[in-house]
Amino acid sequence: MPRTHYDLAIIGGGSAGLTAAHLAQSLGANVLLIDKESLGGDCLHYGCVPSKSLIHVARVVQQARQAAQFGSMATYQRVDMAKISASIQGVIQRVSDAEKTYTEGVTVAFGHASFTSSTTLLLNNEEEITSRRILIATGSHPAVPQIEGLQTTGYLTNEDVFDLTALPESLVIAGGGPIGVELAQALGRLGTKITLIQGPERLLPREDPEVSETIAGILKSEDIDIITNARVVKAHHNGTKKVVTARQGMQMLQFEADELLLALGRQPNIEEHLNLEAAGVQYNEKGILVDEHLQTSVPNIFALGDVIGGYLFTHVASYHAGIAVRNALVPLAKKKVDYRVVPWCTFTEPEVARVGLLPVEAERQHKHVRIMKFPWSKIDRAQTANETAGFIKLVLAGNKEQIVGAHLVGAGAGELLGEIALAMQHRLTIKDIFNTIHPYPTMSTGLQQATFEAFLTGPEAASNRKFIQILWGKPTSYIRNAFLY
Ligand SMILES: Cc1cc2nc3c(=O)[nH]c(=O)nc-3n(C[C@H](O)[C@H](O)[C@H](O)COP(=O)(O)OP(=O)(O)OC[C@H]3O[C@@H](n4cnc5c(N)ncnc54)[C@H](O)[C@@H]3O)c2cc1C
Ligand SMILES: NC(=O)c1ccc[n+]([C@@H]2O[C@H](COP(=O)([O-])OP(=O)(O)OC[C@H]3O[C@@H](n4cnc5c(N)ncnc54)[C@H](O)[C@@H]3O)[C@@H](O)[C@H]2O)c1
Repeated sequence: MPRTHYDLAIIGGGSAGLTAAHLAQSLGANVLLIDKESLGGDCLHYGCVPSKSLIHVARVVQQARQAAQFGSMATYQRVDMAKISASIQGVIQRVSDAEKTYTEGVTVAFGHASFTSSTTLLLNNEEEITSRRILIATGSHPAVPQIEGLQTTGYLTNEDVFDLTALPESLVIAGGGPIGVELAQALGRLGTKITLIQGPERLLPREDPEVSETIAGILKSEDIDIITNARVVKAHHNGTKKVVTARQGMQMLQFEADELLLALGRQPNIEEHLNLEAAGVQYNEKGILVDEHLQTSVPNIFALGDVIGGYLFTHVASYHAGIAVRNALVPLAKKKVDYRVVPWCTFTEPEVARVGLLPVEAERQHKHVRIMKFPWSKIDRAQTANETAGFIKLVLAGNKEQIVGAHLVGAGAGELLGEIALAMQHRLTIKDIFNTIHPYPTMSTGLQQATFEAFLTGPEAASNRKFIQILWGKPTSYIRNAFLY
């Protein structure tokens, strides 16, 4: 059997594995990247890229539907789902082409890799690979819980919903996390009647409750039925229809639709043939166990991305890649993961954007917590675009009132999040943000306005006002804004 040696072998060519391969190769390592099917992973084929493409089409359709209120006489027609799916595949192809630079200088192999020891892999049962360091970046797949009748009834997941060639007239979506909520709005806008069934008491339960409430209100206004506190427990056929039973307290509710889509969370890809046992890599049902250096129970093997659970995002998978490659190649100067500033967005319209602590978490961890809420409608650009729904909520803590959390709902809110993340990462103050000139009129001026409002209502401005009153002997309102900063 042929035997090949590498400095670094990476199993899984998605967001984590591709970034890691690119980085390690650029540092001069001899790298092998193995994927069981194709490069790009969930994000490219069944996740971020197709979902954001579908959301874009749905937004265009919605804008056409609403155009009459601005005097445009465009009439809304039904959509051609086959054409939409084809255009999504076109986007995937273009992003995939752009990603080809990630594998320049990297040896890429397709097929199954199995551990035979902590430093050897068997590739497709025909080639032995030895590598001093190995990264596992095999990602995750949709969770499909044991629900009575589910397998015989049939269902969609994110792995097939972007290939639909005909739009179902009605759809039950099980799960009100980011996948359920994003797809509910997008498919609803294209013309499907949506019923969204969510186990917990609110949608997007990881977000601030006011965020969940705002998004639920917007979805309801778009004629989406939302059933909360209800767990899907059963599914069966009624002719060509699918009937879903959900338990809500003592009640059993039934919903009939053409299709059922599951968006019930994720499970790590740690399938049997990887043979993690042969290497001694430990894992549980949430994923491969790693320490703060992303090192597994076997010192020369690291794991990263969705397969370790936790923050299931492409940008976190890429962040992990930097840490894992460094720790694998330069073990004497290992770096720890730092999750203090992890931003994420949910791409509803308006968007949801979050970084850092929820108010309740901040109360537990800090003294002097203050919440500042600024309405999106006060942003001039939001008024000109007729996109006024939402808010910016800043969680400020400590005597210096540092931002320890931010929760946004608003048109393009995700675009503002990078600036907040940068400020938090480098422990900048709200003054640093509003003293930076922001281009007008953009949505980003909202952040400048919100931080200025936070300052004006905060302790530093209050003591400045006292000082100026003494100095000038004037009522504070007279000179209020001029000398504060
Ligand atoms: C519908 C949806 C929308 C999403 N939207 C966003 C978003 O907007 N923003 C965001 O940040 N995140 C989003 N995510 C999450 C994001 O897709 C994942 O966090 C990201 O893909 C994780 O990257 P990864 O490299 O860990 O795994 P993946 O990208 O899934 O890559 C894993 C790779 O490993 C391969 N593999 C698996 N098992 C083996 C094996 N045994 N041997 C060899 N190869 C194997 C797979 O073929 C795959 O190519 C979304 C997810 C979904 C499902
Ligand atoms: N914009 C983004 O960044 C984005 C978009 C989509 C997905 N993702 C990632 O993908 C991951 C998975 O998303 P998801 O929405 O599938 O999972 P999720 O775990 O966030 O949400 C699933 C929801 O379904 C509920 N649920 C579970 N069983 C149920 C049942 N039987 N009946 C009714 N409800 C039930 C859960 O309580 C949960 O609230 C997320 O954690 C996220 O990190 C990110």
